[in-house]
Amino acid sequence: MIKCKQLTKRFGEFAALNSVDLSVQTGSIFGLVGSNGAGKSTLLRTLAGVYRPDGGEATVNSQQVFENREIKSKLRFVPDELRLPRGCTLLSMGRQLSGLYPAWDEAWFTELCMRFPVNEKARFQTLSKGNKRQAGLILALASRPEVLLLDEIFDGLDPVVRKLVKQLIAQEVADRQMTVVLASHNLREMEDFCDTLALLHKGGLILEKELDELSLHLQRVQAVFTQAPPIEQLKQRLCITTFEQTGSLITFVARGTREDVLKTLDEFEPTFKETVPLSLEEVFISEMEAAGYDIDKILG
Ligand SMILES: Nc1ncnc2c1ncn2[C@@H]1O[C@H](COP(=O)(O)OP(=O)(O)OP(=O)(O)O)[C@@H](O)[C@H]1O
Repeated sequence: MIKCKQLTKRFGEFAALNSVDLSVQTGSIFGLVGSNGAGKSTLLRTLAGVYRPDGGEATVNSQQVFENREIKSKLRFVPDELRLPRGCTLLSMGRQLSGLYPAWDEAWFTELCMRFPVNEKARFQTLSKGNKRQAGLILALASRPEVLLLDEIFDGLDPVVRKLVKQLIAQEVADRQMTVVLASHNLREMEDFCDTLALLHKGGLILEKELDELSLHLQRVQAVFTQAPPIEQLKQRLCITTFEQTGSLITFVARGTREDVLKTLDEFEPTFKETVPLSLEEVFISEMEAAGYDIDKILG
C-alpha cells in the first residue's frame, strides 16, 4: 500500500504539496487529476523518491521511499519527459536496466518491443514524443514493478496505443497486483480506467473517491409532469445538486441510488421519467460544487 501522511514538499518558500494525506490500495489504479501547477508531478516525484519530503512522509508498504534502495528497486516512475543518455536506444537501455532491476523480465521486454510500434534500435533522441513515452513504459513494465508511477502517460499517444497501454496495465494489475498511480489533466481518459480518483488543487488534496462511489450516488433525471409539480417540495424531498426547467420538462441531478431517487420522484406523479448517465466530468463538478469549490477556477 502507498501512503502519504501530511506530505509536504517545498521549493524555497513555496509549498508545491501541502499536508497531503492519501492512501492507494495495493493492486489498484489511482488517478490524480488537477490543473496546471496543482502538484501532480511533484507528488509522483516524491512518491518515486526523487524528492525528499519537507514534512510528513511518503511510504510504500510502510517504508519511507526516499533513499530506500529496496523500495526503489520495486518501483518505476515514467516522467512526462523522459530523458535518456545520449546515443542510447530502447534496446541498449533494456540491457542496462536488466542488470539493475532484480525482477527484470527479458522475454516480456522482447514481447513488449514487438507489441508497441516503436523502433527499439533507433536512437532515443530521434524518437517522436509518443514513441518516447512508449519506450519509457516498455522499460518500466519489463522490470515488473510492484508500483508504477506514470506522469501524463497518454499524452501524445494515438488511440490504438492508448488502448494497448490500458490493456497491458490492467492485465498487470489483475495478474500481479501491481499498484498504479497516474497523473492526467484529462478526466475522460481516467473514466474507464481508474479505481479511485483524487483531485489536487494548489498542492492540497480536495477530493478522493472510489469511482463506483462517485457514479453510483448521483443520478441525472428527466421528468415530465402534466401539471406543474411543487418544485420547492421536490427539491426538499430529493437531494438535488442541479435543477433546470424547460416548460413541462424538468432535468435535475440528485444524490442517491437510481432506485431511491425514482421512488421518491414517483410521489410527485410524473407522466414520464428516466435517468440519463452522467459523465465523470459532470460527477466531479457536482461533487466539487457540493464541497464548496468553484470548478471553473480549479479545472481551468
Ligand atoms: N523544481 C522546481 N522548482 C521550483 N518550483 C517548482 C519545481 N517543480 C515544480 N515547481 C512548482 O510547483 C508547483 C507544482 O508543480 P507540478 O509540476 O507538480 O504541477 P503539475 O500539477 O504536475 O502541473 P502540470 O499539469 O502543469 O504538469 C508549480 O507551481 C511549479 O511551478
